[in-house]
Amino acid sequence: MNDILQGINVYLIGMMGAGKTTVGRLVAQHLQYGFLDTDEVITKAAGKSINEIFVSVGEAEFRQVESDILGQICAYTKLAIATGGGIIMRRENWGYLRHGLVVWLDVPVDLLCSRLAEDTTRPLLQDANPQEKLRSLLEQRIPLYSQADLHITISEDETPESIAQRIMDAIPSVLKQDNSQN
Ligand SMILES: Nc1ncnc2c1ncn2[C@@H]1O[C@H](COP(=O)(O)OP(=O)(O)O)[C@@H](O)[C@H]1O
Ligand SMILES: O=C(O)C1=C[C@@H](OP(=O)(O)O)[C@@H](O)[C@H](O)C1
Ligand SMILES: [Mg+2]
Repeated sequence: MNDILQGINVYLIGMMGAGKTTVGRLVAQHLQYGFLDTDEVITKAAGKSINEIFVSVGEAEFRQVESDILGQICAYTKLAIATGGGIIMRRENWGYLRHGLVVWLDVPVDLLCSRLAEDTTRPLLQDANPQEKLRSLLEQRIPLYSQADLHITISEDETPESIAQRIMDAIPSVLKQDNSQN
C-alpha cells in the first residue's frame, strides 16, 4: 500500500467527533506513515488549548493559523493528517489538501452528539443546543466535505480499527491516476 501511495499524504476530514484523530493514528500505523493532527500542532505551537485560542484571539485568527500550519505540513510526505473539522471552509486550504488523498469520515449527527456529550474541548459546541449547532454546521459543510476523494460512511457500531481497515481497502480504488501509474 505504501508503494501504491508513493508517499502521498492522507488527510482525514469531517465533523467534530467523526473520529479523525482516533482513526488517523491507526491509518498512519497501517501505512507506516507519520501522524499529525493540525489541532495538536496548533496547540503545541501556541502553548494554549483550542478553547483558550478561541477565547484569546478568536476563531478568525485560529483559522489563519490553521491554514498556515496546513501549508507547512503539506510540504512533507508519508503523513496521515487529522484535520480540524472546519479546515474545509477556506478555499486556500483545498489547494493544500489536494496535494494528498482526502478522506471524509461521514458520521450521523446523533452519533457525533453522543460521542461529544461530555466533551468540553470544542469551543463551537459550547452552545445552548449543541445538537442543533452540529446540524447547522454539517449542513453548511456538506458541499465541501463532499469534495473528498474518499467518502467513508460510518454507522453506529464500528470500531476505529474497522474504519481504518475500510479506508485501507478503499484507497486503491481512488488513487489519483498519476500516482497509480507510477
Ligand atoms: N469509531 C468510534 N467508535 C466509538 N467512539 C469513537 C470512534 N471514533 C472516535 N470515537 C470517540 O469519539 C470522540 C471524538 O473522536 P476524535 O477522534 O477526537 O474525533 P475528531 O478528531 O474527528 O473530532 C473521542 O472520545 C473518541 O474516543
Ligand atoms: O469543526 C470545527 O470547526 C472545529 C473542529 C475542532 O477539531 P476536531 O474536528 O478534531 O474536533 C477544532 O479544530 C476546533 O474546535 C474547530
Ligand atoms: Mg480531532
